[in-house]
Amino acid sequence: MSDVPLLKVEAVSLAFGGVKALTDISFSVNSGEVFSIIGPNGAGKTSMLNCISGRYSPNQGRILFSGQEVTHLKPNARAELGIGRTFQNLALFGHMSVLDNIMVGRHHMLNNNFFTGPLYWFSPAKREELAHRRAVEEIIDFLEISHIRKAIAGTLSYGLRKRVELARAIALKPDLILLDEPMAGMNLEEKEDMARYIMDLNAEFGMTVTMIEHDMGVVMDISDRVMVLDFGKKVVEGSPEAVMANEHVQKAYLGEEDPELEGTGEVA
Ligand SMILES: Nc1ncnc2c1ncn2[C@@H]1O[C@H](COP(=O)(O)OP(=O)(O)OP(=O)(O)O)[C@@H](O)[C@H]1O
Repeated sequence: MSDVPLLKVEAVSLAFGGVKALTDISFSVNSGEVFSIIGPNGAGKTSMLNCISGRYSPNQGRILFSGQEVTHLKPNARAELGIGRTFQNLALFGHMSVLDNIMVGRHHMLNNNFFTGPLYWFSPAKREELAHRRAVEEIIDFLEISHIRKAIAGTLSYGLRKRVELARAIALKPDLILLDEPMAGMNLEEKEDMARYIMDLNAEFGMTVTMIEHDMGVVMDISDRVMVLDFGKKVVEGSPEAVMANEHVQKAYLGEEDPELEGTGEVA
């Protein structure tokens, strides 16, 4: 098992009409890694994540998860196999509590129907729900959001909402978690917290992380390996140091691009 990468992307290409979003992309992510995908706007990062999560189906190539081909499986089927994700733009239920938002993440794992009738309170369904609640409480503790567990999600600061979104995604206990700009729009302190949670995801829950992030400082600090995309093509892949030393990366990131590289992530 150990020599099979958790995720293997083989020669994936994706086009939207005439636009080549991805051209012949191959890479692997090993169990326990934090693997980051970086690149300028429109480079194909989100398209790549969407091909892995099942939102998009590549025109060419294969995607394997734990050695099993998942290229054409629907997102739900991939979630059940252990691929979880968060989105670039927040996707919480604003009118629901933090606790309920996270419970929703685990809902599909419930075997029993909550409304199985008058026997509910004495039934396996009740016991099952209690077990789910315990798992959710564990995640709430891990992400240090106990104090807001009853709060309505829509009333929270942006940074806290991003943390709740992460909680909901990890509530499914995925083996691989795909994070789309987890720190977009955060202040420095929020970013530091989020970086710590991402690093601990593996230690505490054994999760492997694949993320898109624009903040180069964070990417270089917490990634085991980094892949750079530009115009849908792979430019370089390697350790943070090797990637930073790459000439193309230096030009793209230290040249004409935004020198701060603090992506707002607030794409419509
Ligand atoms: N659903 C879609 N329909 C048409 N074109 C799309 C679609 N999704 C992405 N594209 C195009 O594919 C290319 C890659 O886009 P993608 O969103 O993957 O890049 P990105 O690196 O994630 O960019 P950003 O950093 O701005 O989020 C772009 O030219 C984009 O316009």
